[in-house]
Amino acid sequence: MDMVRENHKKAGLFDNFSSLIRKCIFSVLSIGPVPSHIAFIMDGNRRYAKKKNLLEKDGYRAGFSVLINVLRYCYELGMKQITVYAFSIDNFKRRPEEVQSLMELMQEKIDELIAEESIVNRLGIRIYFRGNLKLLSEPVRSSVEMAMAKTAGNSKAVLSVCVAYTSTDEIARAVQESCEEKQDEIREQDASNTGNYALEQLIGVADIDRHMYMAGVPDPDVIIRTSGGTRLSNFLLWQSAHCLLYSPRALWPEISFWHLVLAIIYFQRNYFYVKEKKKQA
Ligand SMILES: CC(C)=CCC/C(C)=C/CC/C(C)=C/COP(=O)(O)OP(=O)(O)O
Repeated sequence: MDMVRENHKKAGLFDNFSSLIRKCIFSVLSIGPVPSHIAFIMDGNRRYAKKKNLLEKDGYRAGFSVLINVLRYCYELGMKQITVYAFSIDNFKRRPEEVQSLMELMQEKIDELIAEESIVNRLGIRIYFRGNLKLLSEPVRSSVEMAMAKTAGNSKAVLSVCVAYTSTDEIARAVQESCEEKQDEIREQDASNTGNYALEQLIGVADIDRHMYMAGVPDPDVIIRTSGGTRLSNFLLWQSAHCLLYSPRALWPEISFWHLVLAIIYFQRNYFYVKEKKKQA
């Protein structure tokens, strides 16, 4: 018993020490610009499972634990928006057992996320699930809706979890809704026979923006794709016009505090160049 207590004490001391080191490093980093929104393509969970001789599901479990750590680090750094690509519409085409197992895990982890004592509630993080949520099975959809409702009072930062999401679906839907919204005006223009030119005047970028799943969220400053890939895989295409892509070679479950530090240094080195490009656009 004493041994267990001793180990707990040691773990607590180590946590406090790590947190102090993080604080020191973050205060140095905060002298420069820090991204206010980072998005993650959490690639490499299955490869990690294979590498470590684990079941696929355990690779995803390890990925979820890393997500919790990353969330804490981003929060400590003062980031207001964190977005993750958790499940794309294309992922529904994977083996049915894999889809089922990922969905079960997602449900289990959502329950953990919204528990009273969870990190999300302790830090005051609001969760949004963004995507074509009607593609989710009924139990998963109720879980994501409950998570959004239960964290609605949190206001320190926002975690956007993209599920049943692809950018092309997001854009197509937003254009469709923008047209529907302006249907009466479009009909009037058609009747007066002013044609496409008038349509362009009626629906602009701001209208489409308002109908995006990511509406109201400032565009990401950096997208981090783990496992060394440099593709966006249909993620935040509309929102990434002026965004940096950072691709560490580590698989998602291997991502540590130090990878985040390097990503921020990369952002700081490119900050003025990107800022200038944004100004020109
Ligand atoms: C509640 C919540 C937010 C849960 C998220 C859990 C989590 C880590 C999901 C990742 C999902 C996913 C399809 C990742 C891609 O890696 P991959 O599986 O395709 O791996 P690979 O690139 O090695 O094939």
